[in-house]
Amino acid sequence: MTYTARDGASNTVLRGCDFDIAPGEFVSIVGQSGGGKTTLLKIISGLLENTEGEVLVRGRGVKEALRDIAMVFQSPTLLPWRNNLANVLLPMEFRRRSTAEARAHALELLELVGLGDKAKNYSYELSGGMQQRVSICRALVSHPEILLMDEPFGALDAMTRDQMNFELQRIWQETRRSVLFVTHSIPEAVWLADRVLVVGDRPGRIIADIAVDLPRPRSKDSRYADEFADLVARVEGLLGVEAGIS
Ligand SMILES: Nc1ncnc2c1ncn2[C@@H]1O[C@H](COP(=O)(O)OP(=O)(O)OP(=O)(O)O)[C@@H](O)[C@H]1O
Repeated sequence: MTYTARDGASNTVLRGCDFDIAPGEFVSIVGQSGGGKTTLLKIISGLLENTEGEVLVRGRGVKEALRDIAMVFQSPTLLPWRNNLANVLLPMEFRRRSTAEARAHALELLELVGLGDKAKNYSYELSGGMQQRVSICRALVSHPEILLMDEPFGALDAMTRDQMNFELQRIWQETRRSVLFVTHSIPEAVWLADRVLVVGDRPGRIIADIAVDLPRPRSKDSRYADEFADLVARVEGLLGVEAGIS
């Protein structure tokens, strides 16, 4: 992917991003800030057109597969004048499929994330973590095959973030979507994923594809396992992280 500025200057931000994701697989992406992770998700979601190479979803180009892809952003971006149920149903309205069945499914999803009793509430009545759960429901309501998540828990405090990780693991185990999850937290990336893709920068490229074979469902104790610490240390080493608590 090369961005071209108005003055004609070009900036190649991704080169050599070659990977596959299996149906139902959970893949985390970590890398230095500015390495091109958001650019990569935007290309896969069809928001941005890549200048070279191709992205295929079950053999079809992204543009033909847009219905099968949903994205969750760092901020929940809920519409303040719609209640939570109406926010979750928005993608179905765009598709003119806001049927009784879709409504029932939206309510089921809210139930699944523990917000069944908040369907009629508005986003300003919810905490940040709750709002992000509503936005995850909105992404899932159209039964996408692929869920793209760009730092979805980056704005949350550490305790809520932990809770959201458990929540996401549970949702993923129940719905079995393919998930591509971008995060700055290496422990979060390892704890959630079947594989961690490490993106090197300038230009962004995949420098490692690491399998995470920790048993599922993962618990709090998984974070204290030697294998977990080894994997985190390996990714830190690849990214040149000297020390840090994240
Ligand atoms: N619309 C754009 N036009 C020109 N350059 C861009 C544009 N969007 C991003 N870039 C550049 O592409 C590079 C990668 O940005 P991107 O946001 O994809 O990185 P990132 O890995 O997601 O960063 P972070 O971890 O900080 O969110 C950066 O150098 C950025 O300045």
